[in-house]
Amino acid sequence: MTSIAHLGPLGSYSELAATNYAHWLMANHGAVSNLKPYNTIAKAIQAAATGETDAAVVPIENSIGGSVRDTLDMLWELDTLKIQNNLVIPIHHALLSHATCLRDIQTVYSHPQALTQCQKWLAANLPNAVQIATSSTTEALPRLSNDATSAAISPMWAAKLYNISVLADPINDNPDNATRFWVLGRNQTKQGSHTSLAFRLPDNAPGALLKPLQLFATQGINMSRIESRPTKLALGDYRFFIDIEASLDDPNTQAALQLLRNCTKTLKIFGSYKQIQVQVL
Ligand SMILES: O=C(O)C(=O)C[C@]1(C(=O)O)C=C[C@@H](O)C=C1
Repeated sequence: MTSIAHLGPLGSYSELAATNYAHWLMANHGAVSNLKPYNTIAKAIQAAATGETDAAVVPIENSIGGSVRDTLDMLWELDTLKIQNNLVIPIHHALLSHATCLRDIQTVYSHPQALTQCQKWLAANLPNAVQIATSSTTEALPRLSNDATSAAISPMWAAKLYNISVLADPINDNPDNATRFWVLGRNQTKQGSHTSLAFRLPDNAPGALLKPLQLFATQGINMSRIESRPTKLALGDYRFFIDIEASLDDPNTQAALQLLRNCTKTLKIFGSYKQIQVQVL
């Protein structure tokens, strides 16, 4: 039995991503899984790192809201976890409430990423409602049962699970809204279509970032993402997270990483992985 940690509670997008991974494990390895919800992304990642679960399925990036900072920060801090797989989930938010019309809504709850993904809709339709951040898109739903002045931005399927009505759907600002998830686990991963890594630069000097970026170009390796995060040690001190379209077991990638070691201070390699096709929606 493979245990999979994810951000809960019941009905979250992370649960859907974990369900898709469980289906993939069954179809490709004949493995049965059980899903374990946690109330933060950090706790789900910690569970996989300590061995409490075999894996964690966590959001990494959204097409509107950008990177999920908790995931990047935890991955840097924990040396035990590697990226096993990648999957992209289409995100279509609904507004769930016990109110009968939009006019009655004074408060809107949701995960900060979901609030960001619906900013334009909220400004146009609920300009005076107070927006309150929750730990996930489904966390506030049980609390709405006695409240006909509040609503939550949640997945459509959560309406049935929590016995609540759909007031508006879809409400995301972009119809192509999608979130990328990583499956994190303790197995070393050296083969795949993409490799992710992060580094700190040795000094804050002209061209310090140019050297690592240039060497990928020189080696003919395409970069598909770059993101900076503060180290939290000093203002202006950053870690750079990079995805490349190359496999770790390719000698060309190994040569590039050897050169990268020479022009970075700390280099962390999070593994190579491939895309899992989403089947359950
Ligand atoms: O709150 C949820 O349902 C989650 O699974 C988290 C999360 C995220 O952190 O990005 C996942 C997908 C959506 O982008 C909104 C929220």
